[in-house]
Amino acid sequence: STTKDKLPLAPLDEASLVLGHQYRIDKTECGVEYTRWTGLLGKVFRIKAALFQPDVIIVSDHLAIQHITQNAYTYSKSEFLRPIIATLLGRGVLWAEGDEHRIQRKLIAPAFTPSAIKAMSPTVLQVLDKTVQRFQHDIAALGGTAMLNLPDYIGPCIFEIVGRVGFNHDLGYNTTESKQVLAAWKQDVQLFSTFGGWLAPHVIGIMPWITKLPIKALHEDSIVKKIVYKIGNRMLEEQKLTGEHSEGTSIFSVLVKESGSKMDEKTLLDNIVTFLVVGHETTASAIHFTLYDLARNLEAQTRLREEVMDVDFTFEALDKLPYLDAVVREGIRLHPAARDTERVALEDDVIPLRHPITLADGSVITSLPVKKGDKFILPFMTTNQDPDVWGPDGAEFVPERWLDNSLEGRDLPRGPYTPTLSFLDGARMCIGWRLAVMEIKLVIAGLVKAMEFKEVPGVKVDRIASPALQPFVNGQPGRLPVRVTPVFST
Ligand code: HEM
Repeated sequence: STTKDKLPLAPLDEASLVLGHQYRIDKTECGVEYTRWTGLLGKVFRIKAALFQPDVIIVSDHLAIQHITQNAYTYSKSEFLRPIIATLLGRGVLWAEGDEHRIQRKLIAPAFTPSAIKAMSPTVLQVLDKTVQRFQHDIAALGGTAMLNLPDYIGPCIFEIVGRVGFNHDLGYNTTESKQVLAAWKQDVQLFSTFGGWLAPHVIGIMPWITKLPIKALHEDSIVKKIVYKIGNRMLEEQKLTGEHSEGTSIFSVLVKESGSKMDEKTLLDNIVTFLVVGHETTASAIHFTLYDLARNLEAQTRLREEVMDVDFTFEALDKLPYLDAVVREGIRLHPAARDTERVALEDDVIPLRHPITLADGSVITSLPVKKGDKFILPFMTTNQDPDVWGPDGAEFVPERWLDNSLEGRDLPRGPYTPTLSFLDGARMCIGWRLAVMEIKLVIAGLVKAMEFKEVPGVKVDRIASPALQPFVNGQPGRLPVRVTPVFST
């Protein structure tokens, strides 16, 4: 037997014969099972996979994670999701592997530099202003304090931002295109929360040829892809005729300008689809749950409001605020929108470990030999809250931890912006992290400045991955009710 077979195993009586441990993980509140088993078994253990596939190794040892993320082309995305990504989003940077990925990533990078992001901030502020007005209008109509469902406001706001910064196109909440796309997503999210939706990628992972069957749903382009292609093709025509889009600051313009003829038109459009979808759900999710934390921590909310009241409402000024920064870091740490990622070893290797592992035969290893084909899950939520790293309050919302020196000397994970795994690390780290952080900062600051948010007593909000982290109430996705009252500044 291999070393993998001797790794600690999640309790067998908690696995189903056919669905392994995996169904249970996905249907329980996000991260809970990984965290519980990590507490029980240590930072490296294995679980039973669905459909009789080989066991999967769960890794929250920081050195092992660093090794996997720094060797992004030896540990690639598994065949589990790639066909689905290709159908839903096309063959953009999220889908590409190896040299193809290297090339795309390099061509796209100029669209996400600090100066490119700064140039997008006025657009974010405009959309934010409209969103605050929508809130205020609805609150006034309901008589001064209202119970509102946050995702009804934040989802369309972020979608409009990404449409505008993506290609300067109005996908505002009352446009037909936006309604079509948001309705299609709602369906996808609901589908994903069904058993069939959960099973489909597992089946495709085992039998990739199934996507070649003449089944319409497997070939049909997603609605968002059709809409983006329509808008994008029109813009490409305009570009050929007038060259007008090479002047703008949108991601589309930057790509047209920077990549010239080096990225073909289809790949460029597939990337715009990717940005719209990946950039929308994740950022909205981070904002939902950070606002919800603030709604349950009024002291923190008041401190934040006082801080943002005093400054010019520009990205330059807001980006310098320490408490806003601490709140956003804490939200990103506690609510990784992509709750985990999966990787497969493309060759035999030895993974270094920070913490030794005791195997089933009693022997202790300080590095983990792995075989080509072994699969790994990096459970971001478990790592981001690990009490050994963050202290006993690791699962709680405490923005102050980023302000005092309490994190100094700790074995923190590595990542862009903030030492968590939420944006991953290495060559496949989130390419949109600067944009995400800018949006989250501005939207949280703008909403908290204008309104007070309070939780609704007695409502239990669950965090379920579907597939990004979604708020659920009583099994219903996209539900996060809060009480909202306007703030009148003196
Ligand atoms: C809070 C918000 C966000 C979070 C938590 C987040 C998280 C992540 C994570 C964990 C990955 C790695 C996925 C994997 O390899 O398994 C990723 C990749 C990616 N993200 Fe984000 N993301 C966010 C916002 C955005 C935004 C705003 C955009 C663009 C507009 C974006 C575009 C991408 C792309 C294109 C990739 C693929 C990169 C590659 O494979 O080279 N993300 N993101």
